[in-house]
Amino acid sequence: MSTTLHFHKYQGTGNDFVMLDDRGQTFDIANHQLVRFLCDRRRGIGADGLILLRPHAAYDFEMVYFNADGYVGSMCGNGGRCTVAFARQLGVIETSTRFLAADGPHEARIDADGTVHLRMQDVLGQQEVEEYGVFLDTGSPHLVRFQPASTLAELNVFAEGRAIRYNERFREKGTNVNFVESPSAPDQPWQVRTYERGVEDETLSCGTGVTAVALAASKRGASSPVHLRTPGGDLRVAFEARPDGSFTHVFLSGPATHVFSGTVAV
Ligand SMILES: N[C@@H](CCC[C@H](N)C(=O)O)C(=O)O
Repeated sequence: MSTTLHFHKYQGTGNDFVMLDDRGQTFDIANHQLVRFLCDRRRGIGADGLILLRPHAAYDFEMVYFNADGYVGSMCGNGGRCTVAFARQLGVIETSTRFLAADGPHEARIDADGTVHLRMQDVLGQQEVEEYGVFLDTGSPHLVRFQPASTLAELNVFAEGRAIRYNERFREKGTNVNFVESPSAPDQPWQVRTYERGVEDETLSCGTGVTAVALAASKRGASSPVHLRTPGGDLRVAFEARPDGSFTHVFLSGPATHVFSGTVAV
């Protein structure tokens, strides 16, 4: 028997999500086929991921993130910012919050202009990964590769990213792959394009990805806050570096936009 599902579509610098108000906890998180359908850009609503907003006894809400492949994912930075904006739209919060996500608790606030500042988990220092680049876990696993000047725009991110994501070193758990071009001048941003695990394609932006890039770039002269430009828009990452090479007070900041709401037959 078919029924209808009320949904809300959000995007954060082009990384887009189907948001469901699941405070009734009725959504079957094991229904991978339904999540894949809802994220399908031709047969369903279309999104890089799906996010449930659920109640939690100790936090304002819990965010449950699914990749477009239908499976529960790790932390989603842009999705976290969109969930904060969604919680405000629902009246669950006002302008600040503490919520639970896959990698633990997060705090966030929303400015009057709609910018969402999301505190990420502390990040351990980067690990050099031989010829591939540097690896950091910012709530999701990220490989960061710095590219030669003026090469990022023409790079085949899908082919290059997929080859790394499925190679011997990363195949088992997968990784997101971020390709970076350093600023052409001091007042210019760091440019980033990302192949995203679980979407298995290039996305217009990846929040945990630009966070990894900013922290890796701090070893190449970038200072907090780092201005990053993705094909989907600009983000900023602020942080404090610790003497042991780890990072704290990591904040991902940028827009989070409600695009439309609707109902879908499921
Ligand atoms: N786009 C997200 C990343 C979500 C997790 C990623 N797909 C993975 O599985 O690692 C973000 O904004 O962080």
